Amino acid sequence: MPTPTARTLVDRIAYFDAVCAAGVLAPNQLTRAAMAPGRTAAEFAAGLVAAGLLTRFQADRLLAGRADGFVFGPYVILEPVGRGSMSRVYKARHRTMNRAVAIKILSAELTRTAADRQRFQAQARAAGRLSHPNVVTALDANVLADRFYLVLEFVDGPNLEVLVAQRGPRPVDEACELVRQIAHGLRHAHERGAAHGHLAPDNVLISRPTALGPPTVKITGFGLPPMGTGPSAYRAPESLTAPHAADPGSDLYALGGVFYFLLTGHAPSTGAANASSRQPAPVAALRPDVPPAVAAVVHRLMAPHPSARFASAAELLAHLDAACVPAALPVDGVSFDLPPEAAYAPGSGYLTGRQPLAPDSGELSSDVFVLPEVVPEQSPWAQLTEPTAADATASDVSDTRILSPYRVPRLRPPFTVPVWVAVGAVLFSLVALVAAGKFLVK
Ligand SMILES: Nc1ncnc2c1ncn2[C@@H]1O[C@H](COP(=O)(O)OP(=O)(O)OP(=O)(O)O)[C@@H](O)[C@H]1O
Repeated sequence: MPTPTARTLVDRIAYFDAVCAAGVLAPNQLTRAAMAPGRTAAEFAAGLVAAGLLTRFQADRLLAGRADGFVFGPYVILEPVGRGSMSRVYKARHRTMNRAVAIKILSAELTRTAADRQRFQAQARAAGRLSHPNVVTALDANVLADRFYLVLEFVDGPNLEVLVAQRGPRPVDEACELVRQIAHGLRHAHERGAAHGHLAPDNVLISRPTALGPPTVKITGFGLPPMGTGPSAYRAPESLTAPHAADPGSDLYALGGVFYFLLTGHAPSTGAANASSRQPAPVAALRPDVPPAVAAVVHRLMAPHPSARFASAAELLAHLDAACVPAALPVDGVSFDLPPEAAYAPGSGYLTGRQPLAPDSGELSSDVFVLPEVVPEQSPWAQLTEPTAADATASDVSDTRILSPYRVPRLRPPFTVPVWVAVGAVLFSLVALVAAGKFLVK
């Protein structure tokens, strides 16, 4: 099927062709899609979004005449959810497992040399050893169409940068709880030999509250080598001279910066030309109501010399527990919905708050979207049908049909009710016959 080339599709039939070519829908969904209302392409697209067959991102991209870039190996790309300095992150769905994941596709710059690729592999393996509620789980790391990527647990809440942008600096006890959970995640990672290397508010996410529990902090970004893309307010002085180094001490410095940001609403700007004297303005100068014990924790974390910081995340946790009472994490008023797609436009800096990428870095510009490994029609996945509503309910882990397809037959008593009725009838007939015989003899 030819891929449409028109810039904007106006005709319903051309749009449907593009949907088929994109590989976003399974055959049974295409049948449903064909029956959706709408005369023009735009009306038809709106109908498919309303029916839950396409995401807004998919519908708009198809309207723009793009039928490529929707399939990434076994995943269907649903929508972009963020961009880091060296990656783009998409929400995607595994076609067979029907599980939402985050796919982080790395800039080719990160994996140009053999040494880069080895570093990526080592970091990805270190991330694969982590399993903690406060760390985003890494599910896969691989390469497809020459692009390295990580598949991660999808976290459907805002990062700390968005949280503060939406609701301002956090109450002290809430900031303490956020930092406490990050420290737990870091402790787990450091004890397993993994350091983060580029911790900042935009790679700390908050999961949406569920019936099972309150929102949880999740650190994302493990598994990527530190970028070395210039000084950052959260980067420890010692890591400025060794941009690819990641160690627990510099993670603690970065956590101090995150704490500072949560309390003041500002990144800890040092303004110092000399990297070794990086010391931000005191927290109390910006936020006088922060208790001195809490401010002391922030400043000790951000001590320019690593030896003056806490020795470990465990030591930090002990001081934090003494300095502040943790509070419930925010639920009210925080939007867990993703910002509009426009927010991801190049140069918006919306999610990362960072300088947009230089135009010549090319790789991550809005127009570069990962091409599928295989043409969708040739994909073996195209043979599969999409999960139905019944599958969705069956995915409940308490449903033992999934875990044990062969049920042990229930043991039943040898005589069931119909058997007893039959036996009774036979006995009754016998008695009746005997009685009748006696009567006849008489
Ligand atoms: N697992 C995830 N689930 C949902 N969203 C995510 C996930 N991981 C990352 N994101 C989103 O993508 C954005 C960029 O991710 P991340 O900060 O990890 O990228 P990065 O390339 O490591 O960036 P940097 O080095 O600039 O920190 C995050 O701010 C977040 O909004």
